[in-house]
Amino acid sequence: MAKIELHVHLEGTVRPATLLEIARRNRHPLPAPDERALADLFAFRDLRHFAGVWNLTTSCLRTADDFRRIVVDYAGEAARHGAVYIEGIVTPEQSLADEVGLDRVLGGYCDGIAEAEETHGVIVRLTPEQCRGCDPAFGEALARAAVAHRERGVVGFGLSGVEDHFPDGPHLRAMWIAADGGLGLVPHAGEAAGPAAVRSALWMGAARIRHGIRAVEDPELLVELAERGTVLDVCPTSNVRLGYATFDHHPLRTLAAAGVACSISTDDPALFDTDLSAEYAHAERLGVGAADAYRAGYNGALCDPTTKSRLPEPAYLNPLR
Ligand SMILES: O=c1[nH]cnc2c1ncn2[C@@H]1O[C@H](CO)[C@@H](O)[C@H]1O
Repeated sequence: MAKIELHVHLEGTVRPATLLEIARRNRHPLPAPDERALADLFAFRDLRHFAGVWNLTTSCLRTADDFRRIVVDYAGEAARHGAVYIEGIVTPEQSLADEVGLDRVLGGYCDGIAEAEETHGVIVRLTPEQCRGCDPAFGEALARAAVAHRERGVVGFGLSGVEDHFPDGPHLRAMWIAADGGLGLVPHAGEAAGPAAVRSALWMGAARIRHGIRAVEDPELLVELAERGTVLDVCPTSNVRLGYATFDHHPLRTLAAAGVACSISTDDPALFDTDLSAEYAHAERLGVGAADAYRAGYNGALCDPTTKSRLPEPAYLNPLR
């Protein structure tokens, strides 16, 4: 059955062997010398700890060709798991933008999406994002660069990072520059912080919400999400690996029972040692079958209608079920 993946950080898809090879080529030291040591480093305590490791490891990606390659490689991997459409997140940080230039970074990714479709038959679209705590002026520059790459496959703009330490306020202007430029807003919210963060994301104008799992703490919010049809991009293994859930007690079950549409993704498959088939299998056990996940993905996808018409239609939803 076809799969759609809407929440995957492309920097977090690079498997350890490739990451080590790229780091060596770019002469960018990694905090671990081999695959075993990298696996040890990936024993995360929480989002804050994860963010530190993420920055240390993904910062070895430096050239436009690295960015092109990681899109093509991941599209190949996801295609083997049945993916037909992917929205990949990219989070260039300021030092990379200063060194390489935002246009070259985003241009590299855009080259990758064209090649990914040719080589693997997977449609890839991009949602760059600013990381909470970055200089808001940098976030705004990133939003403008994202808008400038709309014709090449950028469809959305996000907000990530440690949400319980950095409020949305300083980053709103960038979000609204992106929205004005025609991009869908896809902030992370309700992962490390509670329902107020999800409400803030809705208020900001979110087209979908990345994670959103802590909405289950507020029954009224669940009703609102279900009525609005807001899609949450849920990543079961990520939530378990960062300590926000267990597979036995995962909020996905409650979200599904409340009628909230949930798409299913890997988040950072290389760092969490998972893949799209494994995430769909976890979701199935938690009450979201592959057809439900596909329908949520299809409805939540930010691509234009012509592109969407190239994707398989979701299975008919029996209203009496
Ligand atoms: O699940 C996630 N929540 C928040 N940030 C994430 C997640 N996965 C990857 N990142 C990435 O980690 C960096 C530091 O937070 C950010 O750059 C963000 O893009």
